[in-house]
Amino acid sequence: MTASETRLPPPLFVPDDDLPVIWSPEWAPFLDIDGTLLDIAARPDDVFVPDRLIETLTAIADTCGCLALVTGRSLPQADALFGAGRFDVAANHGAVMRIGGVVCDQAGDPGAAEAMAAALRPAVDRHDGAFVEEKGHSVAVHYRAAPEAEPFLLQAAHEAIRGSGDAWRILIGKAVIEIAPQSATKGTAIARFLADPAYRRRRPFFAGDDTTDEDAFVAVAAAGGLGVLIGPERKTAARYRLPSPGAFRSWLDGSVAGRSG
Ligand SMILES: O=P(O)(O)OC[C@H]1O[C@H](O[C@H]2O[C@H](CO)[C@@H](O)[C@H](O)[C@H]2O)[C@H](O)[C@@H](O)[C@@H]1O
Repeated sequence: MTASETRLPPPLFVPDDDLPVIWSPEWAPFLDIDGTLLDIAARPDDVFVPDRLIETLTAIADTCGCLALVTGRSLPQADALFGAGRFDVAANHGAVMRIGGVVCDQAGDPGAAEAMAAALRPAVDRHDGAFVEEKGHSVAVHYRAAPEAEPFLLQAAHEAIRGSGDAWRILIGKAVIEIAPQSATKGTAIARFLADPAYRRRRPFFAGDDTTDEDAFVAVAAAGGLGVLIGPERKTAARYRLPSPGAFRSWLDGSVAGRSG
């Protein structure tokens, strides 16, 4: 358990799909991608986006008047999955923000990220199945196919950011070690959205699965909103839980059913 997890309040899980949400302009929906909207796949490019999911998200965005993807993926990756420019996005764990079609914030130097990716490659190449994912404003080292490599890759990531002062931080996700700008998190991304006229005075809703989503759960709770953990039980600042991305997609579908007319 990390130091930040020990400070979390006791979790209150509701392990069914009885979430107290009826979409309306009162709400600002914020949605994580991998492990939340989409099932985890062997590699980042292997994920599947059901057409129906895009239709459902579009219906929710139309009903609420806003909707943002809040993801560790890059902006081009999010657009490739969900349609170019279709949704607002906080990409690279909050480092890159696009609201209303305008990229309004970009934290972290892509040149420095590229240099760190290059510095990581020799260590990564020593482990079959591990690979680097370059995302412009952040870098990910994946080891789903090489789990034994985690401690070595973590050490390499710490070495890669050494000397950067406080500019970069390391996040541990699902079989992935990420290097992202220190100044941005999914929590700062939610706060940034809520300060924008398109999201202001709305009640934030955030669904996420990973420990890297806890900043967002905390931000949403602080703003009087509602957090939903997707996946198995664990300590979390989310108030509700659904067991899987499939269960969450079913709930999303049901939440818009019959509201199109
Ligand atoms: O914040 P998210 O939208 O949840 O993105 C987090 C990272 O997701 C991706 O990696 C994860 O999903 C892959 C596909 O299922 C899986 O192969 C990998 O093991 C997971 O770590 C993505 O590749 C990263 O860039 C995101 O930061």
